[in-house]
Amino acid sequence: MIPARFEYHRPADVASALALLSEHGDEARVLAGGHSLIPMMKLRMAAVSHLIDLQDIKDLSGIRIEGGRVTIGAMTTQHELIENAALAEAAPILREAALQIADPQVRYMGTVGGNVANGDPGNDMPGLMQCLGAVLHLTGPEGSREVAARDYYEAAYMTAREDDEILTAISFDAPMGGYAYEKQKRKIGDYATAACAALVTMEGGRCTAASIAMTNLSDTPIWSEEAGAALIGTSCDKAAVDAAVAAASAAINPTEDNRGPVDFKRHVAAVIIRRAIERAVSRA
Ligand SMILES: Cc1cc2nc3c(=O)[nH]c(=O)nc-3n(C[C@H](O)[C@H](O)[C@H](O)COP(=O)(O)OP(=O)(O)OC[C@H]3O[C@@H](n4cnc5c(N)ncnc54)[C@H](O)[C@@H]3O)c2cc1C
Repeated sequence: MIPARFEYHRPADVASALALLSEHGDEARVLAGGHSLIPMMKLRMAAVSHLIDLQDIKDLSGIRIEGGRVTIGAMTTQHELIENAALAEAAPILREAALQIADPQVRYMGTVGGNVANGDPGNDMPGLMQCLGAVLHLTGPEGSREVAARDYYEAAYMTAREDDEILTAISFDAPMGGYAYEKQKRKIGDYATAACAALVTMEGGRCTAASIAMTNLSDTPIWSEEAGAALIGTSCDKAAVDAAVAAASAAINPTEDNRGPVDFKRHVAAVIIRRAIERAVSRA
């Protein structure tokens, strides 16, 4: 399939991109790496008359780590996440998760911003950003605002971003303690059947902080406050991990599709959540 005819725009700065979005309204979409949008256009599941390519906007790229705060430009590719040594040191869970996205070809083009902005429940970065407590930086005609990743996702492909807003960056505090990103997929390059991000901090043998989020187990990513709470204050022994897995499992709502029936997905989810928590605890 080839996409329907469209006009291609390549602005040099955010202000020009916003002006094009305002001018063309519903007929326009921004283009990042194109690895979600172009396939949708080819399948005629997305009709876009004006594509606004963000790749010349230098302000949207790059990774900054200042005073323990990590800021990632929306146009930073998944490959750049993997290659950045300072990021691997400050927030190794990002590298671990990015290495499990698709394959090198997709990761060379696919951006963090496209992955997070889109609202595809199969994407790995949204759950990860919820686990990290990240903030999404949006800019539109009315100015800039921040939305917590935990408040951004409303339903599949429905988010708190207005159509005339651009995601410019994502920021979060460099996480402390142990981490793990676990993902079960049918084959290399596939989206998750179930995935889980876990962060666990231990002090003096007790868990002082924990954050658990899941991917592709509902129509949005799911951050389970209850799963984290089940670990906090415990030694993360078997009873506590059982309680955390039960709490996280209660928060998901998988549907049957070509990755399997609901019972299978629930079973896989429980295994993956447990693995993520146990590995995060072992690294804490
Ligand atoms: C074969 C294959 C396998 C894949 N497997 C996985 C996987 O396992 N896990 C995974 O997470 N992803 C996977 N992906 C998706 C891939 O990571 C995408 O590239 C990514 O999700 C979207 O990023 P992009 O830069 O390509 O965005 P694009 O396709 O360019 O854009 C996606 C959507 O987001 C919007 N958008 C993009 N950037 C912004 C912005 N800055 N502000 C506002 N809106 C914006 C666009 O308008 C569009 O609607 C796979 C893709 C392919 C082709």
